[in-house]
This record gives sequence, C-alpha cells and structure tokens, in this order.
Amino acid sequence: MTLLDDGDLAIETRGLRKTYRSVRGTSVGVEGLDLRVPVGGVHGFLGPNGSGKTTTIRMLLGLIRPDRGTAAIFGHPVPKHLPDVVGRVGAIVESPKFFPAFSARRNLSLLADGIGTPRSRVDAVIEEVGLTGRAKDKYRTYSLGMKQRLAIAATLLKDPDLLIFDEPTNGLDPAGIREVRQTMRSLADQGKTVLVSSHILAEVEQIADTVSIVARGRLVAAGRVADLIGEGASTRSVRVRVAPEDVTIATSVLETGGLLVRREHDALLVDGAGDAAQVNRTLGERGVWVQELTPLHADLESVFLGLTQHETPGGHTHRGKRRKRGGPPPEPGHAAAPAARPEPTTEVAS
Ligand SMILES: Nc1ncnc2c1ncn2[C@@H]1O[C@H](COP(=O)(O)OP(=O)(O)OP(=O)(O)O)[C@@H](O)[C@H]1O
Repeated sequence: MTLLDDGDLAIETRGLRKTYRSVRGTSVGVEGLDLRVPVGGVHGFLGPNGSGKTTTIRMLLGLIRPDRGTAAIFGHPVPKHLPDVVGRVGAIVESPKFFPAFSARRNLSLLADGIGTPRSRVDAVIEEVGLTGRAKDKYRTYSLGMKQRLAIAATLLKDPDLLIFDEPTNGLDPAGIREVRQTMRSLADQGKTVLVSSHILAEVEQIADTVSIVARGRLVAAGRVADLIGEGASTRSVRVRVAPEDVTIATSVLETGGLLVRREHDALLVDGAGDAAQVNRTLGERGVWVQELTPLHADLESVFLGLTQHETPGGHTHRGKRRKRGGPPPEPGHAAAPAARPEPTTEVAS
C-alpha cells in the first residue's frame, strides 16, 4: 500500500483520538487516526457510517477537541493555531441556511458582507459552481443539487485553498450527485485541495486522486486510487465455469495448484491467479475443459469492501460481496488483497 508521504500535506493528523461520554457509557469516535491529505486534488475520506469521518472533520475545524493526538492544517497545529489558517479553509459540515425567498446572488452578498469579502466575488463563485444562469432565481426554486452547489459557492467566497465537504451528496438524486461531483473536481483542477467524506464509494471513486479509508475510527488504507486498484490487479480473480460434473475435480485441481477457490452460484471464483490463462492451463492439463473464463478486475470498491465490511458498528454487513478471505483485519495503512467485483454495487449499507 502506498502511503501518502510525499510532498506537502494540507492535512495531517497523528494518533488522533476522540471518545464520547454519555450516560450509556463511552463510545469511541476516532481511535488513533493518522490521516495525510496531500496538497492539491480530491482526497476521498471513505468509511462506513459511524467510522469517525465527521468526528475527524469536526476536530480539524476546531468544533470538538481531541482527547489525544495532533492535527495540522497546512502545517499549522489545530485547534491551537486554527486562527492562523482558518482563512484558507472552507467547509460544509452541515447544510447551511439560506433565505428561501432570496436569490443565490442576494444570499451570497449577505454572507460576503458578513465575512468582509468584497461583493464583487459573489458573481465569480456563482460562476465557479455553474449557477450563473439561475443566480437571480429564488433559493426555494432550486433543486437539491443546486442548493448544495450554492453551499459550495458560499465556502468559496473567501477563496480558500482547502475545502472540506462532509458527505456533500447526501440526499441528492443522481443528477445532483453528478453536479456536485463535477464541481468538486473542477475546484481541484484549479489547484485547490478538496477533502470529501463519503460512505458511498462510487460517489468519490470517479473524482478522487487519493483516498483514506477508515473503519471504526482507524485508518485501514491510504494511497492513490490508481495504486490501490493497481495492487488489486496483481491479485485478480477469475470466474470459471465448468460442466457440473467437473466442479469437484476442478476445485481440487486448482486448490492443489495453490489457488483459492470459492463457489459462486454455479461458477467457481478463483483468487490469486496471475491471469485467466493460468487457470485455463491448469485445468486443461488435467483434462478439465472450461466452459467460461472471466477475469474479474479489482476496483476501489472491492478494496473498500474488503477492508471495511467487518468493521461496521452493530455487526451490520455491507450490501455487496462478503470478504472472501479469512484472517485478521489488515494493519493500518496496508490494504488487504481486494475481492474481485463481478457486478457493480454502489452503496455501502451500515
Ligand atoms: N455527539 C456524539 N455523542 C456520542 N457519540 C457520538 C457523537 N458523535 C459521534 N458519535 C459516535 O462516534 C462514532 C463515529 O461517528 P461519526 O459521526 O464521526 O462517523 P461518520 O463516519 O461520520 O459516520 P456517518 O457517515 O454516519 O456520518 C459513532 O459510533 C458515533 O455513534
């Protein structure tokens, strides 16, 4: 697993820990989290519900205090030196409030006045989020995606270098998700750093340059998306179909050849194969003829599911495939071999 250790960091946390105490006892929000977000690009902060993403973001923004550990934004320790860096940070943690009867332009003008930003900036940020054509319409006439883009525009008023969005596509329809996603990507393309948290991998996978995956308040993997998927490619799986009467012998032949074989309905899933040809050859040499052979490409969702699916609170499992291999969860920063994903699944239930 490639850890993000090169270059400047927009965000760095070390051993960050936060517990919540209530009458029902103590619950752990974040447990020794080491997070490294490089400067520039979209960084996906991924994990199932309750894995500590919001808690981490709230600590970074000085909204709650960690019990232990350190955090820094652009090298400034926070919360102690947050005032030194807060002008470079824009965040949406909860849905901001806008006046329903006012236009985007009027709402943002009021906000600009409040934070001492020149009103001349308002049209620029409206343009940046693609709302120019609707800037004079009342806020209440906007779609959810437009409302969220206006929220993003509000964070841009002070032209921050770092944008932190906590589940920004929650509750949006597919069109709204696409709009917000494109807006985040274009901000990163302008040189900003975007940290976006999500429990829905598919929303982030397409636009993220790098990701950190958390489970139960801990980092379980981090790296460039291409590297995470690339590592999966070396351990890809192959789906094999043989005649029903050959299933037992095929399983035995492949296992003897050192491959991991699982039944999937009427097919066999073979893990650890270098390529499909190896599987074909191994079976053919023993006189077992393959009816179908499909290489299954690892993707980020497979990595994500493999790392987090035993980690959701309350013993819930994710929709999608179960983790295929036994053994202990991976060490922080080291991805387990991803399971292959034959069909798309998008949302990680919790
Ligand atoms: N104010 C609070 N009081 C008590 N426990 C809390 C509080 N806030 C969060 N927690 C607990 O801390 C853990 C982490 O929650 P957090 O909201 O940070 O996770 P998350 O990854 O952001 O989840 P989600 O995707 O649902 O927002 C959960 O077990 C949650 O129940």
